Amino acid sequence: MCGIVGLMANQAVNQGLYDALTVLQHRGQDAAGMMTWHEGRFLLRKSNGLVRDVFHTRHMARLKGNLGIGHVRYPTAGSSSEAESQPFYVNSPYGITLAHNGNLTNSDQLKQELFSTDLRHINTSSDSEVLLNVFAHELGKQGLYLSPEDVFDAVRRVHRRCKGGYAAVAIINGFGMVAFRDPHGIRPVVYGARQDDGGRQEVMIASESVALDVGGFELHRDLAPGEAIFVDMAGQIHTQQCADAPTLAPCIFEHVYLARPDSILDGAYVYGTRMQMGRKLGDRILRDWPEHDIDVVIPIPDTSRTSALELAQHLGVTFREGFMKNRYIGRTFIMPGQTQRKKSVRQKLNAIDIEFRGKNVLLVDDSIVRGTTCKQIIQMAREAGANKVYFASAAPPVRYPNVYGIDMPAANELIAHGRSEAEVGELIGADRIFYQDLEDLKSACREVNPAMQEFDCSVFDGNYVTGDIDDAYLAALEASRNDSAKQQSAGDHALVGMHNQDDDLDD
Ligand SMILES: O=P(O)(O)OC[C@H]1O[C@H](OP(=O)(O)OP(=O)(O)O)[C@H](O)[C@@H]1O
Ligand SMILES: NC(=O)CC[C@H](N)C(=O)O
Ligand SMILES: [Mg+2]
Repeated sequence: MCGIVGLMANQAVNQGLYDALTVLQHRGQDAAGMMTWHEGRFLLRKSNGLVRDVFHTRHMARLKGNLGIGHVRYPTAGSSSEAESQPFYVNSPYGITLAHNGNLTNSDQLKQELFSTDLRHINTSSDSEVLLNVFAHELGKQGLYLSPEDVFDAVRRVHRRCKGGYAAVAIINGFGMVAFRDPHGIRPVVYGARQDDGGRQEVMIASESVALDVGGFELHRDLAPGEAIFVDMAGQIHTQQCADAPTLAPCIFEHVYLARPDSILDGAYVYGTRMQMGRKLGDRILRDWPEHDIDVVIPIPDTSRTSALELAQHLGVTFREGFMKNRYIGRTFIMPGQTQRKKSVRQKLNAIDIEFRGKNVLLVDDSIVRGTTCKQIIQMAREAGANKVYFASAAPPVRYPNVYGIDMPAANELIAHGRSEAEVGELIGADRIFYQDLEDLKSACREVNPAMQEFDCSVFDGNYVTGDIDDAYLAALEASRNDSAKQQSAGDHALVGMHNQDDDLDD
């Protein structure tokens, strides 16, 4: 789950893109990039690091133009090298730049086809470079002048060739900005507009509506699964359904953890779906243990706060902030290696012992994935003097790898893989564990927006909505992207990325 943004305005877009990337930072902390379009040329700055570290005043000054796209990266394919950060650029046809959130599941096959049939070279191991080249190749079939229909025809053929989860935003040199969403709508994209002082329309496309809020854009809507939007150079918006059989099955983990609570995804406030998760989890606890002896409910900052507060209210138990979060440490789950993740949990969270001493505490988190957070937190709660430590997860057990843009490639890295709920509880050192039921999680989201009926719940049920995932695919994914494989490729900066590598500008 990277963050993507595209902006077409009647003034320079560099600051607007920067601001949007800053509020999308929670979707990717490894690298950031921005490509603007100015007088027929693309201008690029991308590098490893947080948004605030990648773009300095001198870079911003060079990113001229009223049209641009941006990206924050959380790698799910290839390496974490700078060359694989985004946006990507391809010269032909027209000159195109693209930023992608998601993961293509037939990337290897497409790469072969691009080489042997389409005569295109892919120089990195990023699936996003593959997606860009498939789009470029399909666009190249359209002729000299591009109408909105030509762009949509190309997207239609992209959907026929590409499999997996993808939300992408691109600029076609001289023609406009385009975005598209995969036929299952696994990854989110929204768009909206604002008026400039002269009453002219400016358009933003982004992964989450919170980026639009911050820029003063009015949210129009989500792109439907399979739909594309094209904003021509006059700022006119064109949209069209480009998939043969679209079905909405958004990634439910966006609602559990990935998205910000102040975003509206597929018409549902994430804040609202998380509150519902809290209520449903409360029901589950009351069902399993009506005579519970919980004295206090304590959230694990940040993401679980919304559901934990609602859960406490529902149980009629006091809610307390027992852990303080160091605001300068980012999200630990999306950090690249287990050593760093482990160390960061302790740096990030500290217990306030008076909230624990002699009490039976229920710690609430949005999810338990590798178990890195909960193991340490339970230990901290005990050291702070808790009498009993119970643990509740607002999501069901995460048992299966993700193949659509969340970096959970190896089943054996998931603490609940092949284990019962009680076994996980024992392993993390909890006196009792409670998990959300999958049906309750789905209902929590449906109750906020009944138009969302189906979901990609693969990390919970191992059912991959694109229908193309088999054991061989999962085995290959695990071999190439488990923690130790990633460590080996992390320092691979010899790769040639098709981008400006102005080292003298890096400071
Ligand atoms: O079982 P684990 O592998 O530890 O993964 C799950 C934890 O990771 C996430 O927190 P994170 O620190 O990434 O972000 P947050 O501050 O938004 O909660 C999530 O909210 C859980 O706390
Ligand atoms: N998390 C994502 O959306 C990743 C996008 C792309 N697969 C990459 O690795 O850069
Ligand atoms: Mg957390």
